[in-house]
Amino acid sequence: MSQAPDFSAHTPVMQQYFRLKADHPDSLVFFRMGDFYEVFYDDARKCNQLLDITITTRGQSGGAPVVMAGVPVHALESYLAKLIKLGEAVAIAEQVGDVATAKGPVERKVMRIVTPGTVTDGELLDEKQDSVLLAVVSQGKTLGLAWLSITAGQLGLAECAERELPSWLSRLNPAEVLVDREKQPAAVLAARAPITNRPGWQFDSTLGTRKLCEQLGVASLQGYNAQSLTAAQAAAAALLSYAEHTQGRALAHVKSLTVQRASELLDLPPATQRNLELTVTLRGETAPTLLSVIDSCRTGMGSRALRQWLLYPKRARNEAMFRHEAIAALMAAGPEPLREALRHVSDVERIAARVALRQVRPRELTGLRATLQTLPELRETLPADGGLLDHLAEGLLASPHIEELLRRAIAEEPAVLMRDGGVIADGFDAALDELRGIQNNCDAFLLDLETRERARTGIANLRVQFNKVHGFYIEVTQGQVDKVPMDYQRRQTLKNAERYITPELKTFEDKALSANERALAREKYLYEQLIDQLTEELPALVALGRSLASLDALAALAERAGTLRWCRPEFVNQPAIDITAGRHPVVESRLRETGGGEFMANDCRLDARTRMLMITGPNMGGKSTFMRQVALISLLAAMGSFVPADACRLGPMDAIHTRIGAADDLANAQSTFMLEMTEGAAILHGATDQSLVLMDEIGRGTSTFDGLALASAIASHLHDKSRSFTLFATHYFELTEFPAKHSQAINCHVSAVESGEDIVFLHEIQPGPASRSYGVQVARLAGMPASLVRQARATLEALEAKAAAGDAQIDLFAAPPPAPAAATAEPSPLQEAMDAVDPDALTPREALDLVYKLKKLSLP
Ligand SMILES: Nc1ncnc2c1ncn2[C@@H]1O[C@H](COP(=O)(O)OP(=O)(O)OP(=O)(O)O)[C@@H](O)[C@H]1O
Repeated sequence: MSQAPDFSAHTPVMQQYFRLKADHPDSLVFFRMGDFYEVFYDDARKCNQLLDITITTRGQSGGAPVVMAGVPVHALESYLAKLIKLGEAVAIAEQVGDVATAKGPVERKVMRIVTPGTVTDGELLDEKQDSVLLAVVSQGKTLGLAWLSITAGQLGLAECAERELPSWLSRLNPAEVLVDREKQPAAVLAARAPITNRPGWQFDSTLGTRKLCEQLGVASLQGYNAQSLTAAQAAAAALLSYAEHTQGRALAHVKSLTVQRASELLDLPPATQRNLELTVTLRGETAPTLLSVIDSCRTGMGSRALRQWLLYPKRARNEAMFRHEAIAALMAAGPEPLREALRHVSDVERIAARVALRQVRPRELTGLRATLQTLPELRETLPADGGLLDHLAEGLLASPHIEELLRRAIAEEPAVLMRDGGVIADGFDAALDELRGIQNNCDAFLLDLETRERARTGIANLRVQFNKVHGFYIEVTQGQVDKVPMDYQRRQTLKNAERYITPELKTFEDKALSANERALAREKYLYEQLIDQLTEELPALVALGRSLASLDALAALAERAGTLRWCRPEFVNQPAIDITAGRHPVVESRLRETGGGEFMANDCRLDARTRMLMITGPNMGGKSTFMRQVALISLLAAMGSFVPADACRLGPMDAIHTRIGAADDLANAQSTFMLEMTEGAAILHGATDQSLVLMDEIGRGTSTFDGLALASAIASHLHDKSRSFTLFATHYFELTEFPAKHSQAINCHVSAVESGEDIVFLHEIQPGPASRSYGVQVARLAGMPASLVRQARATLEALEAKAAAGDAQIDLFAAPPPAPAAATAEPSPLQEAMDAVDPDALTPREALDLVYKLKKLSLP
C-alpha cells in the first residue's frame, strides 16, 4: 500500500493545496485565494511558459520559498481558453467555506475540471463546432469508440479495425482522446488532439452497458442495436466516468445515442475530406470551403447540424430525400421569413446542456425566453411538406409552460451573474418582494429622518447618507458640529465634516443590510429552484434545440439553392452519375467574389457502360476543378442539399476516394511518391463498383517510365477489377490509348486555344483526347524568362520529332505477364508461413520477429 504523502512540514494552506493537487495530478490546479487563482510550483512554471504570466516566490513552506503565479478572477475565462487550446486540463478549486468564520484556512474544493473535450462555457467554445470527447479502446482486433459532445448532449458508439481509425478520427475531429493507460492503440496518435490516459479498469464492457443503460434510462441497449458492441461499450464506460468526473455531476441531458456503422455511411476517407476541402482548406483555414459556402445559418446550432450532415452522409438515401423535399417546400414558400424569425433564436441546444450542468446564466435564460416567445411566429413561417418540416414543426410545440415560467421568474433585463442579485423578477416570490421592499423603503426613510433631524438640531445642511464601507451615517459640516445632540455617536472624521450614527439609524441599518443579504440568498435559492424545474423539462428543451437546428440548416440550404441557382438532385437505382451543367461551388463563388469571370459549367455522364473518364489537357485547364466538382455534387446530394448543376441524377454510392497530389508529408517522413502509392493502394483495396474515385495525375512523383507504367496498371485495375466510377486525370499522353482497349473508359479533355504564343483556357470538357499539353505556354504565362521558354520550346520540338521517327509504341495495356510458376505443386514452408500472416493483427514486435522467421525460411 502506498502511504499518503506527508505534508505536515508545510503551512496549513499549502497542506490544503497539496491534498487537492494529489487528487488532480494531471491537471493544473487553480487555487482560489481572494481575488486571484494561484498556481504553485511546477504548475506555476508551466503557466509562466504557456500564459506568459509572472512567476514569483513568496514566504516559506516546507522549508523552501513557495513558487507561485496568479491570474485575476475576472480574467479566468480568457486564460482558460488559452490553456484549453494548448490541450491542458485545469482543475478549479473554489473557496467554499465562510471566510469570516473559518478557523484556519477557508475550506476549498475542486468545483469543476475544464478539459479540451469537456468544456461547456460559451466563451471557450467554437460557436459553429461541437467539442467532441472520444474514448478509444482495443479489444483483440477490434477498436471500440465512444464519443460525446457534452454541449449537444449526444453520445455515439462505433467499432472499427485499427486501419480504419484515421477515418473516424478525421470525421469526429475530437478535442480530446481518452485511452487506456496501459494499452494505448498506436493509431490513436494520428489524432491531432491531446491524449488523456485513464486507468485500464475503467474500460470495462459490463460497466459500460450499465452506465449507458442508466444514462439513457433504458433496460437494455437492444433498442439501439448496440448490445453486441462490447468494445464500444468498454470505451463508453471510461467516457462517461470521465465526463461526470470533470463536470462534478451526472449528465442529465444526455439522452440520445447514435450507433454509427461505417457500412451505413458514405465513406469519406481522410484524404477525401482533405482534398475536397470540405471543412478546412489545404492551408488549414475554415474558408473558402464547401462548408463555408453552404453555411448561411442564422444560429450556431444550425451550423453545427450542417457540419454533421456534411461529414456523416448516409448511403441509404431516404433521409437525404426528405431534406430535398423540405428544401423544395421552403424554396416554394420563400425561406426568408423563417430565416428572419431564426434571427431571434438563441442556442437552445447549448442552453439545455448548461441547464443540465447547472451552469446556466441569467442572460441565457432570457435568450431562451425570447426564443420561446418567437416560436408561434416561427411556426407560421413553415410551409407544410407532408414530411420532415411537419415533423420538425411538432418539435416546436413542446414547451409552452417553460416560457410562462421564465416570463414570471426572470427579470426583464437581469444582471449578468447570479452573485450580484437582480435576476429574479418582481412579483414572482412574495418573500423576495418583501425583502426588496425594505431596501426600496430605504430612500423614503432616509429622507424622512433627514427632515426630522434637521428640525431637531437646527442644522440646515445636515445630510443622511450611505456608503458601502461605512454604512449609514449623518454628516455635519465642521462649522455646525457644536449643535450636534448627545445621542450622536461619531463614526468618522473628515477634513470638513464629521459623520455620526444614532441608535435609530443603527437599528435601521441592521435591518436594511440584513434585508439585502437575505434578498440575495433568497434569489439564489429561487434560481436553483428554477433550474430544478427546467431540468424536469430537459427532454422538451433538447428536442426543441434539435428541431431549431435542423430548421436553420434546411433554411440555409434553401437560401443557398435559391441564391446560387442550384437544382434538386434525383436518386436512381441504376449505376449513374449524370450531371448536366455542373459547377464547382467553391471555385464558382470565388470567381464571383473576385470578379474573375463566369464559371464554365460542364456535364459528366457516367453509367453502367461508361465508368471511366480519361481526362487530359493543359495544366491550369480545369481538370482538378472538374473532378472535384463531380465529387462535391455527389456529396451535397447525399447530405440532403440541392446541387450546383442544371440537372443531376445519381445512382447508389458507397464511397468517394480521392488521390490528388499534395505537398510532401514531411511530418510523417513520407516522400511525395510514397504517399502517392500508399494512398493509391488504400483506394485500390477499398473501392467498389459503387465508389467514385478521383485520380489526379497518379505516377507523377517518380520517373516518367515508372510513373506511366504504374498509372496504366492502376487505371486497368480500377477499370477491370474495382469497376468504380473513375475520373482519371493525367499528363501521360500514352494513356489516351487506354479507352481503345477498355470498353468502359472514354477520353475527354479540357479545352484550350492558342493565340499567338499565348494560351487561352476555355475550361470546357470536350470529348476525345487533348492534342497537346501546352506546358511550355503555361510556363510562359507563369513568368518564366523568355530565353528559357525559347529553349524549352526548341527542346520540345526536337523530342517530338524524335518520337515521331522512333519505334512503334510499346503496348502499355497488354495483359500482365503470368506470375512465375511455383517450383513445386506443394506450397513451400515460406509460402505457408506467409499465408498464415494477418498483417493487421501484428504488433510491431511480432512483425519484426516475423521478418526474422521469413528470412530464415527463405535461406536455401
Ligand atoms: N470550369 C471552370 N470555369 C472557370 N474557371 C475555371 C474552371 N475550371 C477551372 N477554372 C480556373 O482554372 C484554375 C485551374 O484549374 P485546375 O486547378 O482545375 O486546373 P488543372 O487542369 O487541374 O491544372 P493542373 O494540371 O496544373 O493541376 C482554377 O483555379 C480556376 O480558377
